[in-house]
Amino acid sequence: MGRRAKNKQGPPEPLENFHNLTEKPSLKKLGKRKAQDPEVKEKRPTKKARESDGSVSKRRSKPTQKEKETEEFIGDLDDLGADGLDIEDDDFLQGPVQELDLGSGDEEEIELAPSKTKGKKSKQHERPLKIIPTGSDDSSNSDEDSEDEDGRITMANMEARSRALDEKAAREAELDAEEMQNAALVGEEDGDLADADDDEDMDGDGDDGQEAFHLPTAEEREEEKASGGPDVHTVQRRMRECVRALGKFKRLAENGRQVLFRDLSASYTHSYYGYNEFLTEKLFQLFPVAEAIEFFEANEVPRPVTIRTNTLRTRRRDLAQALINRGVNLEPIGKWTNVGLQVFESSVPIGATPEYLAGQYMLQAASSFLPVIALAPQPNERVLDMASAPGGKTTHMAALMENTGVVFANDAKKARTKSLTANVHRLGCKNVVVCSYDGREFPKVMGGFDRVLLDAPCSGTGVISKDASVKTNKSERDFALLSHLQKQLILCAIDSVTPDSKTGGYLVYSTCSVTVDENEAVVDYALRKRPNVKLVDTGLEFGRPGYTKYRGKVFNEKVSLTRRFYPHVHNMDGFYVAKFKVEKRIKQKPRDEDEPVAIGVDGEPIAAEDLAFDSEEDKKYMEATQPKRRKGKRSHGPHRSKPVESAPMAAEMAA
Ligand SMILES: C[S@@+](CC[C@H](N)C(=O)[O-])C[C@H]1O[C@@H](n2cnc3c(N)ncnc32)[C@H](O)[C@@H]1O
Repeated sequence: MGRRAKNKQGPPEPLENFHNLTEKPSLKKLGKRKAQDPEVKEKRPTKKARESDGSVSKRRSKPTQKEKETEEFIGDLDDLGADGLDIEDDDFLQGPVQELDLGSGDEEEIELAPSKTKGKKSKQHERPLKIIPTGSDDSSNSDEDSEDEDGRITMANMEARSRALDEKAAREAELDAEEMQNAALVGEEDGDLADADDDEDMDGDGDDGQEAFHLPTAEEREEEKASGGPDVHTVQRRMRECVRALGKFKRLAENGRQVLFRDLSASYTHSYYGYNEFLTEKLFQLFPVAEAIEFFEANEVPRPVTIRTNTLRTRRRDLAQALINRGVNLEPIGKWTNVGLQVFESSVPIGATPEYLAGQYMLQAASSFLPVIALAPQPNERVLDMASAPGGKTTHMAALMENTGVVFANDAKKARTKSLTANVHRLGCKNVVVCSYDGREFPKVMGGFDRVLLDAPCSGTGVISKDASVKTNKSERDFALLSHLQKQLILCAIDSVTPDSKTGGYLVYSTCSVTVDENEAVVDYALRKRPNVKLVDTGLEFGRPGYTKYRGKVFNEKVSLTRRFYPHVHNMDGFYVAKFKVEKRIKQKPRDEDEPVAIGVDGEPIAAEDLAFDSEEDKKYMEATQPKRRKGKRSHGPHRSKPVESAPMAAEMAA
């Protein structure tokens, strides 16, 4: 069981403009508070939408001030090209909160309250001071500072202000002490290297009078195990020491003991953050150790609350003004979206305002805007959203298409189409047709689409801050099955796009997972199985390039055009986006006259090898799915197909 508790829910950090996003976090960040970034500080909401105590009544009692602030804010929106009539290419819906059935009481889920973890309960109280600061911590500090500097002190707020300052000073003193301690532990001087390399006695505390630290011997570990395991402080300190030692090993020649320390880090991380061993290992394979810890740490903090303006109903500036008037403290997300707003605090439930009920916005994670921005559906097109419930991205697409053309919003789980339909109605989307097929039945049931979005069912490793159950409930088999399902779906999605489209011919594949098996491996598979598709630039302004090499596997070099997003780097849910252009297939005759021929949407036969999952790589997945297949016959036609059970809630929530 993990001892790492959920973090206290401070105000989420703003989504920044992502400078230096490709930089890897430095090991020095571990154990040291990062210096405040003045640019970041400038971007924080200060006096604009944020009166010192944030109360609605205060805002209302000072209309002149409020008007001034609103004007200033609206000015900012204009700077960002926020005029609703100037819709460019981004939008939309999402999230666990979107999964509301009107009148079913789900609205509660949409309140501004910070994201709740649905898995284990928080044990924050058990956790000592934070040792590994993340970007979020850093930014929330600068946030507080800017508020202090810019907020006005009045008679009404003076007492609260003074209390807040005292608390802040105490907190900073605590952090300073911690920082000094950590700086000693990080031991930046090269002289410390010998300590790490000599024996297991890593005297990181040096001569500062603190107790020397050493990792336990095998016998000591056995003893500890027998007596219930080490306490959380010990685990935390050992984890830090292992990461520190690994940082040193990196600068030295490859050392057998590096493996030992890596394993130890993984083992301590596993017990500290509560991931199962399999997932801990998987994530350690994905990131350098220090970065893996940053990732784990970021997953303990909720992501910012964000909303997407529904441009079918309003303009962002008008929505922002209406919400500010209700006591909502918000600000545009960033230059990359002209419809997104980040909510910092609110005195009203953000999922139950009149504007929400009138369909003027969707509560939607910022990461969910990305695949729709990449797909960029155009007015009058025919578009398929292959796995669409609860409809965040569907409604975003409908708005970008200005309620013209048609969006087929499909989801295999019929029950989930209820919330999808409710959202479609609430947001006033008139160009959406809801249907429920297994995505693998496309293009047989329908084809000829200008654009297709496959926001695939996935493991949800990008949304652990929303659903901590992902830490423990995913096994190797789950990943294998999901990856196989994703491979099947992506081929069907490709075949559903018409290469003859005059305006489009694109597919976007996305997941809210960070694992390579569900992302690059699926994309690479599609490129191999469908020679008529190629990867193109996503058009997204930020995000790390997809892996082209991973643990001995070499993917198509164009996979670097795909984009990865991370909570610890971008302060948004972990996400992956790939964009394909679908071109005409090369004609192929069937090998055998008697062999049934599948016909593609262009009327041409599809080569048998293109349809089959017969490679060595697929065998194990096929075997793994055998028992399920035997249970029920595959069905055809509307509403008869069985939903795929492996689609996890976390993935659904990420929408
Ligand atoms: C990540 S969620 C989609 C979120 C959605 N795109 C949004 O933005 O609101 C994945 C969805 O895939 C659906 N699903 C699972 N297996 C499927 C399949 N074989 N065919 C179609 N949909 C499937 C799940 O029911 C789930 O709603």
